[in-house]
Amino acid sequence: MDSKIDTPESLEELKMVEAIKRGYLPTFFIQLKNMLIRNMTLLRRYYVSTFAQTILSPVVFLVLMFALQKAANFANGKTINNPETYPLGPLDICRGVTRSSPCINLMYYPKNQDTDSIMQTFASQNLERSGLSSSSDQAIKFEGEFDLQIDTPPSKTYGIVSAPEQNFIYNYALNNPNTTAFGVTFDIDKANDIYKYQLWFNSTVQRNASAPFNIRVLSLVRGIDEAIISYSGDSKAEIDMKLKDWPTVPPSTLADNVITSLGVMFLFSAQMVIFINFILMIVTEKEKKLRESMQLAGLKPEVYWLSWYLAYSFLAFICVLVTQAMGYALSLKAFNNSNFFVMFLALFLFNLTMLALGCMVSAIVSSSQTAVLTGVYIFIIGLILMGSLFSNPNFTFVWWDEGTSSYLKYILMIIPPFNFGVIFVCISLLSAGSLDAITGTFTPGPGFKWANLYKPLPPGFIQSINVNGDVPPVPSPSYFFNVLLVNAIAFLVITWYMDNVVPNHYGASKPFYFFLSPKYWWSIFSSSKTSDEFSIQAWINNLAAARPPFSGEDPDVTAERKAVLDTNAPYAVRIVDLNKVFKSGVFSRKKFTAVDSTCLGLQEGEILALLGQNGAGKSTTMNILSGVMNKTAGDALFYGVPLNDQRSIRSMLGICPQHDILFDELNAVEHVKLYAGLKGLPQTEIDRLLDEGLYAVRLQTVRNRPIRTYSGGMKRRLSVLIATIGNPKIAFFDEPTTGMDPVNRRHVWRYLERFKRGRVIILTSHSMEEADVLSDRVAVMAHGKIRALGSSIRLKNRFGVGYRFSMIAGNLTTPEYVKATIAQLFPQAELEDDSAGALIYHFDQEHSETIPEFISWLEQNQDETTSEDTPTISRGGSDSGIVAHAGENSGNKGQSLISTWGMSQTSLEEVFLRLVREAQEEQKLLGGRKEKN
Ligand SMILES: Nc1ncnc2c1ncn2[C@@H]1O[C@H](COP(=O)(O)OP(=O)(O)OP(=O)(O)O)[C@@H](O)[C@H]1O
Repeated sequence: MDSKIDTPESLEELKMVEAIKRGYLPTFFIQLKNMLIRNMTLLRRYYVSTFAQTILSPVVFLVLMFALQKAANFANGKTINNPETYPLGPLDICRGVTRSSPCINLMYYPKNQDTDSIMQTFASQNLERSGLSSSSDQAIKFEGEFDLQIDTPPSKTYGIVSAPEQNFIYNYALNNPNTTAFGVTFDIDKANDIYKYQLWFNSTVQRNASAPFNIRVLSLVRGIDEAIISYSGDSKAEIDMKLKDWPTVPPSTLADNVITSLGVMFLFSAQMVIFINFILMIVTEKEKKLRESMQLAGLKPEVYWLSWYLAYSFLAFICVLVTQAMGYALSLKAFNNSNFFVMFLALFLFNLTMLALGCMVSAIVSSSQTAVLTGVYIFIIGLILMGSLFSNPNFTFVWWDEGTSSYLKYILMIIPPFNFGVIFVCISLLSAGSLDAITGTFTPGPGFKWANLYKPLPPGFIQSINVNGDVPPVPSPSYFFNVLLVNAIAFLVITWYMDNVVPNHYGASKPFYFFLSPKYWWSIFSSSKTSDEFSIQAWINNLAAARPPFSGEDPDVTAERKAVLDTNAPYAVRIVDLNKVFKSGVFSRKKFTAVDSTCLGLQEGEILALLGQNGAGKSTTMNILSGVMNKTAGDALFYGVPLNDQRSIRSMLGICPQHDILFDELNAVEHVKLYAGLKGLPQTEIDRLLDEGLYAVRLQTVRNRPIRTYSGGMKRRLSVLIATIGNPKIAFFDEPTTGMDPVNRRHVWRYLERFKRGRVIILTSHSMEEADVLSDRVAVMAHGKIRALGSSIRLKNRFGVGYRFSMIAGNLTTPEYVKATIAQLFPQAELEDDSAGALIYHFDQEHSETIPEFISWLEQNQDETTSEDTPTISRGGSDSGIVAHAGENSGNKGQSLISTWGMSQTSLEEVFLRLVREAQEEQKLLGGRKEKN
């Protein structure tokens, strides 16, 4: 090390160093504990929203689902007191999937002489009953042979055709849904005059029908019975008939048909409320710069993410338990027939994956409005997927068939709602059971249990829907559990990456290849602030900084520029040639220099006040030094630690930003505890802060009130206190007393005066009085450059307009006489004003040697009778530097020309106005602001 004061060893007496010296893991866990306390406190404070997410949303969605189920059951089972009367008419021509698509009216089996004859008879009797001519396209004709394969949909409308084998009718109807109206299978014992048949019908499609399907079935039964009787010629022929619906897949046999088809949407919606709120919460903290503020206090980003993730996982945990409780309470099969823990795992895993997706979205998006929109988009996409793919469980497996491109499968598997949809279909199918379409027997599902988790779904559930009769390669439910897990891990990794490369509020970010740099990993896990090999000389040499002074630069500023490059200067903070150039817009090539080659050296125990007009570059300088904004050029060294070693620097910084960054729902005590916790302070120090700190900034009486109830000045005082937590060696206060009343402002000044010992403080202010009272040195900035630097007295001496004397003529004389006398004795005195009864004289800075003589003259000529208790007169406003005042009897009386008098030096405000005026004139001469193409 080149210089003693630049070394971090000078920090060692501070407790902060102990905190900094803790290893990665202890710091990690201390911060995590404090963040979890904060998050849970916030969730408790936002109790309405927390209740809505965890309890209300599963209750509402499940009750809604249950109500729909009940409504469907009611609609299906309602009493109709005056049913319509329908005649038993002929068999209407069938309709396919659409009004004009082809279909098959009736398929029969077996094909033999008996059945052919019966069907022919039926056709002719039906034609008669319908009153149509045989040439009509509405007539149902007997056609005999059926020429299509099992998987070929009808290309024209068929009348009455025979099926080639027993299962053909069933499989054809299944492979070509809603194309076959009826089927008949005969079992005829002609010798004994016994005619048995089974009639297949489609109970679900009643499109364009002239009567309800049961009336049509009855008409058809009547028609077939009549045909049999005609054919047998024996009215005593024994006819036995069975009715059978077309094959349907298992879910349609369940009572919970609404739940099976739409349940996934309700369960999904119940969990999504948490997801949207999660994104909103994190992005709002980003937008309000609350996260930045905690990170400035040393919070590790990974702790930040983990703390929110854990807090919301807890909410998700409750939400899933409430969902399950509701499922059991409403006796839903999906829950009753599942293992509690498997079901819990499925729902909880989905929630964890959605929260990981939420992290990813929050890392990319930076406004809360966009966050809500993105959340809603994801919700809608999820719902559409659920509606289109899962409203009929069969579609899921059709989708998974060999025909589906594997790219599509992989794309869909990136979307967690899709994976959840597949799992839910497994749940509903496994818990629902299956119906054998041929035998009509219902087999209860094995349930959604551990044992079934790793097996592909039993063939009975899916076999029949494959066109080729193969079992589609549907993976086991556990496969989709794993996919959800992989989703979650991938989202979290992307979160970490995006969090580093997406620019923060101030446009600072890491390069896209940051993770390849060993420095990045070193900075995370290393607890030492700087390596022993670090040399200030090398650091200075590396900076292409040693820029020559600007032409016309103030000599004090130039001297500072040289001093910071001197390694022997005892500086705790060195700022060398700091620059910030903003681009005017994304597509503009115009540039704007906000901070122009700032050089400053600050010693321990020093307060530097940075003064400047609005837009002079003060906050930008502070933001760069705080590490929230990237510099364009130059660097700064804080106790031997360069600016880019942010993790180390933050542990020695205290920052009071220009705008209060506080949690509306937390109170002052919680803020102090949070920030002290993040800095790793011991409990005794936290207690001391709560007592003495809150008292010092006069917040002890409102310490338990939420911040939203604070006035602007109260918030400001809390921000000042927070900046001093953890004994930071360097503190930045950006307009610390804005909005404070004069009494509280003085309390804060006193607090800062005490605080400055052994530290470096930079403050910006628009109050000249504040700068005058608090600072050891003042730097006046204009248009990004430091125009003047030095103690307030020095600035007044160098840039001030001199001294002012105010006096009132004595009772025995006239102002004219006094004026004439002064003009004669002190020609350097310039009469400024005599309009208000008082005479105001002004001495230029260069005539300051005349001042003592003038003061003696005033004292000698003061009126004895009026001088006692006469108030002094001073000019220059509240922040004027009064260097002497009179009004007392000097005892050496002359002509009693003056009744009373006062004197004031130039105020800092006047110095400031002069420097700003000069800077503006210079800018005008240069032809405008430093904008270059
Ligand atoms: N992110 C940004 N992009 C572009 N220009 C910026 C950005 N931030 C600040 N500036 C510009 O840089 C200049 C300096 O701004 P800065 O906030 O540092 O001024 P200031 O001296 O702190 O002013 P005030 O007293 O009003 O706080 C201003 O002209 C401002 O418009």
